Amino acid sequence: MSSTADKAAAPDRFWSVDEHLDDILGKIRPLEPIELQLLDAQGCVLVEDVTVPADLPGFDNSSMDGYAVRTTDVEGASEEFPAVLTVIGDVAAGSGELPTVGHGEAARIMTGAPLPPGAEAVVPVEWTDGGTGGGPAAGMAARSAAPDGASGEVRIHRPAVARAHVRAAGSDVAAGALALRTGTVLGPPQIGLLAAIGRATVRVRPRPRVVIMSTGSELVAPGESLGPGLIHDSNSYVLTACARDAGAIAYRVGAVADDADTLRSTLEDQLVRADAVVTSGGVSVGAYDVVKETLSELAGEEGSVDFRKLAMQPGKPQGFGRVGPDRTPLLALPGNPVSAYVSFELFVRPAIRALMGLEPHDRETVRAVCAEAVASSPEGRRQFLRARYADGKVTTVGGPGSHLVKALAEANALIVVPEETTAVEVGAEVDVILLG
Ligand SMILES: Nc1nc2c(c(=O)[nH]1)N[C@H]1C(S)=C(S)[C@@H](COP(=O)(O)OP(=O)(O)OC[C@H]3O[C@@H](n4cnc5c(N)ncnc54)[C@H](O)[C@@H]3O)O[C@H]1N2
Ligand code: MOO
Repeated sequence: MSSTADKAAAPDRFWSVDEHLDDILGKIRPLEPIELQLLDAQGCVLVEDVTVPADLPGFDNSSMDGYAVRTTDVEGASEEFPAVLTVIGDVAAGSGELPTVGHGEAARIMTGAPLPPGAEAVVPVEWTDGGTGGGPAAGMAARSAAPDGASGEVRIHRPAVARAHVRAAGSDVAAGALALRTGTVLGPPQIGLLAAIGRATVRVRPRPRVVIMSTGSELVAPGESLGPGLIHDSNSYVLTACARDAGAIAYRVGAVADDADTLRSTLEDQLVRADAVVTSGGVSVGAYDVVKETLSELAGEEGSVDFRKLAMQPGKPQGFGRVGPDRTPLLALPGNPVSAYVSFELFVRPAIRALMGLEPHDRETVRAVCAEAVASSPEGRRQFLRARYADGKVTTVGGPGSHLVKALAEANALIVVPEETTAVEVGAEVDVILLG
C-alpha cells in the first residue's frame, strides 16, 4: 500500500489494481449489526448463534397419508388376508384433539398430522383398500365428498414395523442444538430453517445503502428524446443493477450536470441515506471533469477523495475517499461505460461485500485456453478484456474500446492480461474472471 509520503513524492505514479483495492478495503469497516425481519435479512451475515428453542418436528407425525395402527393388529396382513380394522376418525395436519387408537382400530391420518396415542406406525393408504371394501386404493376421497371415510372399516394389506412412516419429534433438530452459527450467510434454506424454528427476526449486518450518481451534462434518462450531442445515461442503470446484484440496497440518482455546485449539493443531500456513494464520470483530465475538480477540493469535515491513475485498462482514472460527517466511502469511477462496469466489478463489489461483513472476493477466477489471439495489450497495464467463457475455452467479444456496451452485454467473463504481457497467442492459458 502506498503511504502518504509516497504519494507526495510521486503524485502521478500509477497505482496497481491491488494497491487501489487494498486502500479501499483497508478503510472500509463492516456495518453495525441490526435486527431484521427474516426476508429483509436475505443474503446478510448472521451475527448471533441461533439455537433451537424446541424440538423440530415438535411432535411425532406421519410422513404419509394413510392409517395410524398398532403393529400387532397388522401382523401378517396381505391383500389376500387383510387385517380388518375399525376406523375411529380422522387426524388431519393441525389436529389438536387426538383419538386414542385401541386394539383392532385405526385412525385415518394425513401427512404431517400428529401420531395419535396408541398408534405405533402408519400404513400408507396405497397399502389398504382406503375403506372402500375394494382392492388397493390409489388415494383417499376428499373429506368434503366422502365424510364417511373417517368411519367404517379399512382393510390393511401389509404389516408395519413400529415407527414406520413416523417422523420422530426432534429428528430434524433437537431443542437446544445450534441451528445456525454466527457468520452464516442467510440464503433461502437458512431463512427457511429460521422460520421453521419460529424466529421472526435475526441479528445481521444489514445490506449497505449505496447511492449511485452518474455525472455529465450530456446525459439524458432512457425514455427521453435526445438532442444534439446528448446520450442516454446507461451507467447509473448498470451500476445500480450491479450494486443490487452485489447485495446492496441501491438508490439511483438521476444524472447530475457537470457543475460543481450541483454536484456538491446533490452529494450533501444524498449522504443521509448512503453507506457508500458511487459516482461515474468526470474523473479524467478534461476541462469539464467536475467530479475530480469538486471532490479533490474537499477538506476538514467534508472528508477527502484521492484521485489517481491505475495501471489497468479499462479503468485508468479512479477516485476513492471518505466524505461527510460519517466519513462515508465514496468511489468515483470513470465515465466510459465499460470502464465503469469493470471498475465496479473490481472495486465496488468487494467494497459492498466488505460493508456486509462478507469475504470481499466472490467472483471465481479460472484458467482457460485462449481460443483466439489477443494481438496487443498495453505494457504496464493489467487489461480486462470482455469475453465469453465455456468449457475451459475463452474468446474475446468486441474490442478493447471502453464504449462497447453491446459486446459487454454479450460477455460472461473478463480475460485478465497481466501488466507485463503485451500479446497472447492462440492456445495460451489466461486467467479469466467469471462474471456469474
Ligand atoms: N487526455 C486524456 N483524455 C482521457 C484520458 C486521459 O488519460 N487523457 N483518459 C481516458 C479514459 S481511460 C477514460 S476511462 C475516460 C474517463 O473519463 P471521465 O471519467 O472523466 O468520464 P467522462 O469524460 O464524463 O465520460 C467519458 C465517456 O463516457 C460517457 N459517459 C459518461 N457517463 C456516462 C453515462 N452515465 N452513461 C453512458 N455514457 C456515459 C461520456 O459521454 C464519454 O463518452 O477519459 C478518457 N479521456
Ligand atoms: O481507462 Mo479508460 O477506463 O481505458 O477507458
